[in-house]
Amino acid sequence: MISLIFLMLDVFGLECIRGGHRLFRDLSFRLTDGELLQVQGDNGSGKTSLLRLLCGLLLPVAGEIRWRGVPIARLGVDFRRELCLIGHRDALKNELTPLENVRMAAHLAGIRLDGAAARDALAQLGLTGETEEIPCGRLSQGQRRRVALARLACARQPLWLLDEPFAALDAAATGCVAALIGRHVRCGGVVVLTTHQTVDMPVTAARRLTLGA
Ligand SMILES: Nc1ncnc2c1ncn2[C@@H]1O[C@H](COP(=O)(O)OP(=O)(O)OP(=O)(O)O)[C@@H](O)[C@H]1O
Repeated sequence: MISLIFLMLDVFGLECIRGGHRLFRDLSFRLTDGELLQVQGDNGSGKTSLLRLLCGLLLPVAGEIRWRGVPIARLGVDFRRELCLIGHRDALKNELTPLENVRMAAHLAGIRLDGAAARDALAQLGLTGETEEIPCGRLSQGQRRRVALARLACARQPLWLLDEPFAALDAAATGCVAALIGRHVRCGGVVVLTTHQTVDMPVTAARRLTLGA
């Protein structure tokens, strides 16, 4: 269960310019505990750029992002500790197995995860049996995506930023990921995700933002 003390992501007057093009300006929203924001838009409309701004990997041309009322630039590592980012690349070590990748990702996030808990996380994404022991470089794209997303099954961070979490997943895995996201939101977490797909999210407080509209 997440500590619910004052979870709030505030975005004020955000402007983003990349490659000489303005992607958006005057973008403002607030998310509090138990809320999910689904970001949509055409290819190139700025969805990934927005997530990179939200996690502090990109700096805005104008505007500010606050977490728990404090600018994320000032929070630094204290903000990153509360953040689970899954980018559209899987960030897996090809030579390591799914089990090893899940345990390594947990370790980097400061979470102690034994073998049984890592197996359980993979099982929640439908990865069981010998697949757990095959180096990730030999898995299919969808299987790799499942391994990357298994991090969500053991994540303790309250804020999840997910770039195209459903890309490359089949219907069963899409359902598993939607269920994990739904559980996190119901437990009071905050989620921002980008997607091109229409996925039924088991969440009552889901909001949508369309970039480039
Ligand atoms: N490193 C970069 N340098 C310059 N411009 C960039 C860079 N990365 C992205 N862009 C530009 O920013 C714009 C938005 O890219 P972004 O990846 O945020 O879009 P997106 O909405 O996530 O697209 P997609 O749906 O294709 O994933 C694009 O026009 C892209 O060319």
